[in-house]
Amino acid sequence: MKPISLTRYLIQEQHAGRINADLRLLIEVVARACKTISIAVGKGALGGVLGDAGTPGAQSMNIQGEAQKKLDVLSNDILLEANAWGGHLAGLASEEMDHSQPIPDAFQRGNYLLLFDPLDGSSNIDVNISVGTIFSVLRCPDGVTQPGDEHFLQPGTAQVAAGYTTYGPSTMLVLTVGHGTHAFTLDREIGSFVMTARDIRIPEETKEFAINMSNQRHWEPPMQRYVGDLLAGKEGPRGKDFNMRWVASMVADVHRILTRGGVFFYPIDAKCRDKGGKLRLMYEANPMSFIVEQAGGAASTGRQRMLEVTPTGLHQRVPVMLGSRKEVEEAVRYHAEHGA
Ligand SMILES: O=P(O)(O)OC[C@H]1O[C@](O)(COP(=O)(O)O)[C@@H](O)[C@@H]1O
Ligand SMILES: [Mg+2]
Ligand SMILES: [Mg+2]
Repeated sequence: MKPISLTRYLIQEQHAGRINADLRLLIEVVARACKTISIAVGKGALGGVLGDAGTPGAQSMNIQGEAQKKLDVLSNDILLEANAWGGHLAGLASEEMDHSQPIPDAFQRGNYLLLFDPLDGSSNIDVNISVGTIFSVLRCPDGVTQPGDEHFLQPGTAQVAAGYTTYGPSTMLVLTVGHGTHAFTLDREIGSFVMTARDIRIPEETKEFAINMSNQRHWEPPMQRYVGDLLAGKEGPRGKDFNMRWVASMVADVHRILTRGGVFFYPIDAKCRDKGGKLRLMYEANPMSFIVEQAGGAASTGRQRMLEVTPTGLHQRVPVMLGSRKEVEEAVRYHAEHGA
């Protein structure tokens, strides 16, 4: 069968009554913005887009206190410009912006809220390793015309769509509208995303894990014990050898897991305990958890299903474990046994 384009897939979903025209057009706008980001990322040093934002000695920082890269700022601007005129949106929020932005009165407002991590894996930009964009779509609560930060604080179960793009050897868009997870590859000559994997299923079991091992000594006891048992391999309690991978771009690590299975962890540790974790609930953990669950995987904080966490802040951070269902359950069991 001839592969179908993203546009055709979305029209089919609309005809099947699974999305409406507004959500279809919103996803198309985000996908188009991601193509523009992909072009900027692809130019690399030739486009003058590498390196830090700001000036030497006055580096630009985001709300999270993290140094911004030029591409963080550029990608944010591209997504803002594509979406900020409204149409299908009531407001948007970004990892790189202090507060959400309602669509101004002068423009036509829609019923959706868009959240994004414009460029994920920033530390990899300058070394030419895959980075990506992550996004999440929520409904604007009924009767709200000027959404504020508080209207974005909905649990992950309320998401109506989520996706990510990965700017790697090829540019891919992985998307769910709540009916399976599908992958599209950008055909650079034609300029459109073409479906290359329908209904992705993450293997339930795995022998591969992803974690930043340099934080090991800072982890909590259940995580120490769990990873210790993975490392013990065949001779240990798990009775099998595990392989390890860590790209340090969540999009790339999650993409590998969607492709061949595995588990991804960014646990809480002594360095990030006061912040609640490293990764952001609204821009990273929730959209990725929706995508992973729709592919048959699982996602948890270690103590709770990720998608059921009640958000308390736009930039809230959480511990993250997601991927092959049985392995996530195993890690959660270690936490439960510890009485966490
Ligand atoms: O450098 P570390 O501590 O291993 O963290 C890597 C993690 O941080 C992130 O880069 C955070 O995302 P941003 O680049 O959007 O801030 C994740 O993509 C990745 O999984
Ligand atoms: Mg990120
Ligand atoms: Mg980012």
